Amino acid sequence: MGAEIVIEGLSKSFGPQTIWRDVGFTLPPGEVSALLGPSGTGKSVFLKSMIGLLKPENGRCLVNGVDICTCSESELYEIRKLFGVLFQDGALFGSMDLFDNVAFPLREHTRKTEAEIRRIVLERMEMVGLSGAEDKLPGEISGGMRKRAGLARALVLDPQVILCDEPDSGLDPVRTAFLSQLLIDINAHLDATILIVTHNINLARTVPDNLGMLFRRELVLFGPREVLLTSEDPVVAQFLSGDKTGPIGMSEEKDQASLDREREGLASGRIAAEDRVVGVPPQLPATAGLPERQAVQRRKNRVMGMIDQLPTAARTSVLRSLNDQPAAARDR
Ligand SMILES: Nc1ncnc2c1ncn2[C@@H]1O[C@H](COP(=O)(O)OP(=O)(O)OP(=O)(O)O)[C@@H](O)[C@H]1O
Repeated sequence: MGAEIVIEGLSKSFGPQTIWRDVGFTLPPGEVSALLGPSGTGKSVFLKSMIGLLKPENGRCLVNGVDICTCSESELYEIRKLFGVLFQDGALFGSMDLFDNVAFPLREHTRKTEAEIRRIVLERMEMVGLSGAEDKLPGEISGGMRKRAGLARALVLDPQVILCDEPDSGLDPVRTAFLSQLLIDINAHLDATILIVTHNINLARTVPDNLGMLFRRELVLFGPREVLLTSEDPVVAQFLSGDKTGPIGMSEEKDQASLDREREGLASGRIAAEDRVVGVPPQLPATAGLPERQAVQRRKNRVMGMIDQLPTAARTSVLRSLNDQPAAARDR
């Protein structure tokens, strides 16, 4: 099963600019979580802090109990082997073919023979649908293929934690849908803890078990998907509906005067309220034929353990989704 990651009171600044402060939440082991937030709210900075590439000033990030903010360089080196990271652009080496790109972490971090490396690389490339493209250079393939090659590379060390920085960026909606399915299927195969950073609403609504959101230098929410998807918090509701009306503006936040003007315009009917997409759509299941995600049962037990503390709308939605499951899955 994937590693548990506990974030406590994490704060990060660059000089006088606070990126976020006092962020705290736990990534449940083996579950898929997503962190949302408007552009520039520090989501990428957050991922980099989680693998020790950036050092937060305060707080802890415990990976299987080891604080990566304060551990030694050698501990950090070991901990990083637990992570597979998909960077925004795939971060492939342009002069290496896909096989060598995907093999790179194995050659760098293990003493496996070339025969073993070949077996693992081909297996991971098949998992992401890139069989036959081993000899291609990154410059010769599409953006979607580059993402999938980056994902294959992130998977070769059997990571306990997979971090994906905007896996959908630059992809069309169909490719994004395939990638969403791939992330769920990878979770079914590996039972790894997955954190996806995204502003893709569709992906956020259908892929993760848990959702969180960063805004105004703080964590607005983090919890089971039903909590954020039924939230009436104006920031969350605006973000999920892609609405222009609300606290989020073109630069991260609107000033009070614009908000007052908008409120007055809505009240007088001068500004029409935009249609909001509401509700909790079903979560993507793993592709038929794959083992069921072990996270499903664990999450069910975990969420039922906290059901009384959930807001009413989230509680109703959780109970409804459990009732909608086939009896076999429900009673397991
Ligand atoms: N190394 C750095 N030095 C100084 N400032 C930085 C550094 N890295 C990021 N920032 C600043 O931190 C802020 C958050 O950036 P980040 O890339 O994490 O945002 P994001 O939420 O991932 O945005 P997007 O969704 O547009 O990718 C930005 O204002 C950025 O300029």
